[in-house]
Amino acid sequence: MIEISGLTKRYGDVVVVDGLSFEVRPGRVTGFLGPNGAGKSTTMRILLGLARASSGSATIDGQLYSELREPLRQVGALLEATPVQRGRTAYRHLLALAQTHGIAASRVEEVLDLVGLTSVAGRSSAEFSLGMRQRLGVAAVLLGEPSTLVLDEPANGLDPAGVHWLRNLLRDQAAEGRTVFVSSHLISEMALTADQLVVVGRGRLLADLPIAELTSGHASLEEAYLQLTGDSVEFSGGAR
Ligand SMILES: Nc1ncnc2c1ncn2[C@@H]1O[C@H](COP(=O)(O)OP(=O)(O)OP(=O)(O)O)[C@@H](O)[C@H]1O
Repeated sequence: MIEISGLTKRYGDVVVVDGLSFEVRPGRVTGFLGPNGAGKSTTMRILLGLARASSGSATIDGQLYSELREPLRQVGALLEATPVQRGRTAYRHLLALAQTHGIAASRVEEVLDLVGLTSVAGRSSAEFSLGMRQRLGVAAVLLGEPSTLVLDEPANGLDPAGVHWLRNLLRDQAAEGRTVFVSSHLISEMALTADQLVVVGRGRLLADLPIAELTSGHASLEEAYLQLTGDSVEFSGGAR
């Protein structure tokens, strides 16, 4: 379980996460939504020990990321632009990760198969398309069979078949009892993937509800979301 408690992050005088509290429970997919700049990535980066909270806490199974004894086995994380060592093949990249975390080499082939990259496993990841890099990132997430998955915009760059594949994968992972926390801007996709939605705006919690409750009384989840976040949008174009 993920617990975000009174989390605040300031950069100088600017508060980008503002007293955020919510829980992400196992056994379901929780979507993390909010306008550009709402603080989603910052929250995930703090959760993964990549940024420091100004106050409050973000824990995984009751521990800070830095306290986890076997991080790759406990948490699988995919952040935007997860770096892959240049020039390494997909197989070598995953094998290096497995070897440094006490994971059997046979698991590398399993995850390559799970993400559909077996046929290009010997190719340098520097030649990969955006969608292929995302799949490789997901392979790394799954490598240690972690009980918690944290994914920032995982559908980024995936083609429609890839989005469909990712949806089923996340739902399967949740059905197996894992905690799945995923940020996305694709509202219609989240409607199909997530069970629960946490919506933030300007660093604050706007909603933490099952999809059906959030959508209730609205024509669609998109309409419910736009109404909820209408006052929190910082960057908007002219046309509506
Ligand atoms: N290292 C940093 N220094 C200063 N400001 C930062 C830093 N990282 C993020 N911010 C600011 O924090 C705010 C929240 O950014 P964040 O990336 O968390 O939002 P987001 O909800 O993930 O947005 P998006 O949907 O556009 O990815 C933004 O205003 C951003 O400019």
